[in-house]
Amino acid sequence: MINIVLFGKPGAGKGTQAEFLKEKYKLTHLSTGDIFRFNLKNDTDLGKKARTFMDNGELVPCEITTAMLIDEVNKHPDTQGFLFDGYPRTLDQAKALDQFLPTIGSSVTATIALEADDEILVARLLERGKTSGRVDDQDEEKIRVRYQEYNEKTAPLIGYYKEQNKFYAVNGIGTIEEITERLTSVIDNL
Ligand SMILES: Nc1ncnc2c1ncn2[C@@H]1O[C@H](COP(=O)(O)OP(=O)(O)O)[C@@H](O)[C@H]1O
Repeated sequence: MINIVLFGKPGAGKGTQAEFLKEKYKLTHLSTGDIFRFNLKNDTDLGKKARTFMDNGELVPCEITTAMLIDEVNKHPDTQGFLFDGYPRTLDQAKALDQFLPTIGSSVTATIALEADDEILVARLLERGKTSGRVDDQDEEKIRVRYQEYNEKTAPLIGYYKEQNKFYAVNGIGTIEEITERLTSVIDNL
């Protein structure tokens, strides 16, 4: 089983690249953002709990997110591996994943970051907000909160995975194909 964590700031292109990678490597793509949005749209109990945090650009509390992620993983007992997109986003989540995966006989294989400058990313998000209908993409203030969340809570994961020799970074600026190429060359050499 191969488990890849796709890592990057909001707007870095994780979702776009995940679409290609999941096909190429036959991985189960788990995007916590997409799962939350599905629950919001269907107004489930989980959606009700997550809505205020998401709409404000804040992270949803760890217990809620981790329980949801474990549920999703357990729905795919026969998969060849997972492509985690948007999880883990805090040290607690990374530790939770490192505790959980061994219970299904597995572990994180590699974490790959898509890197890009903040100005480029904010412009991308505002552009996406014009058509995506995502409340959190339409307002610069909320985007700013997401970057603050990233810097405070998610960036420390880089050190966490570097210590385990599992951290790889690729340049996230270029055409979609160029970036897919960079990612596949990392994965093919794992
Ligand atoms: N691992 C997570 N932990 C906590 N909250 C999360 C997590 N993943 C997604 N969310 C919530 O969903 C929102 C949207 O997630 P996502 O689509 O991955 O965002 P982005 O475009 O900012 O990378 C986040 O701002 C947060 O509220």
